[in-house]
Amino acid sequence: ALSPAAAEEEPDGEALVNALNGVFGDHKMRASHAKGHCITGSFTPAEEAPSLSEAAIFSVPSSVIGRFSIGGGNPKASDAAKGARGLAFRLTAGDGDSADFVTLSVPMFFARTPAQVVGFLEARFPGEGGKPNPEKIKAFADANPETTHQGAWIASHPVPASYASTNYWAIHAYTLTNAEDTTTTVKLKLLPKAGEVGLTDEEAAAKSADFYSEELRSRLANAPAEFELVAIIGEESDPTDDPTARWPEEERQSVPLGTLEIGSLEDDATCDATMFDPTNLPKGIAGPDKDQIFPARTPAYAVSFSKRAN
Ligand code: HEM
Repeated sequence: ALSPAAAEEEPDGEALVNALNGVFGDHKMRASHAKGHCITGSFTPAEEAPSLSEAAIFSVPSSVIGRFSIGGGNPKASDAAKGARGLAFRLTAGDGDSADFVTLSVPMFFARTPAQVVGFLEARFPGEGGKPNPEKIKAFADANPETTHQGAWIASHPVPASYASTNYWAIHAYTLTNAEDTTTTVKLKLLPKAGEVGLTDEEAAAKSADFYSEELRSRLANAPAEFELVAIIGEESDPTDDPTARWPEEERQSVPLGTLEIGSLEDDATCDATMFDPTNLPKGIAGPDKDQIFPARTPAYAVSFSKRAN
């Protein structure tokens, strides 16, 4: 018989991937962020970075492979539609230390727990006529108000004009540890050197579904796309267990950690051969202890990776 504890167990990687497939279909591609572009580049740490973290990635230059993507499991999603963009990247430092960051163009996630991820997605499963039932979506939102923050943020912000003209957030709280064993709780944010550039609704409506491809190709032919990685320093009142909750980052100190320079497009096969894993972090940087989403990601990514043909 099921013990009460087992009945309350959080969904595993398989259940999370099944819920994504239930909304987007099973395309034998990434169950989320199916559409994207592989890129390569470099990361140069800022002078201040070693004062926060002893990780080699924050003291010596790294090579980078990464991938820009459109959130969701639809491989034909339009680049001109509102939604989260992704930037995943792996830094490999001279000594072989590596770190993966898997970030979104939004400052919060849509769920606080894996069960909410499944509930949010199940409420959006296509029903009669292939469309989700708006009443189910509303009932879930009413019962789980924190799952509405991300959608509200997306609706009130423009579609980025380019993958290179938007901020990206790692969302979870991280702990940085320096060589003196001093720890600092931070959120990580990437700011585009090109500035934030968004499209008006009219401009977005005039764009083709794949306009980011050509935009990225011509941009990188001229110059690298650069981002500054900053650590936003947490204060006592800032939650570290809830990825749906923002910190008041405008009121927080931030410390530059380095410059991510994306130099060229890379064969997609290079990214498809691997899986960006947010828990792949070296000594000197760690993910949150009590955030339930952070540890749920790796098993879901592993299931998706094992099932995809690309
Ligand atoms: C429990 C919550 C989550 C689930 C179930 C989930 C699920 C997935 C899955 C199945 C993939 C495809 C992995 C692969 O096949 O390699 C993926 C990719 C991705 N996820 Fe998540 N995710 C979650 C949370 C997050 C969060 C919090 C962020 C951002 C902070 C995020 C950002 C991304 C990005 C950027 C990619 C694309 C990686 C690539 O380009 O290869 N996800 N996610």
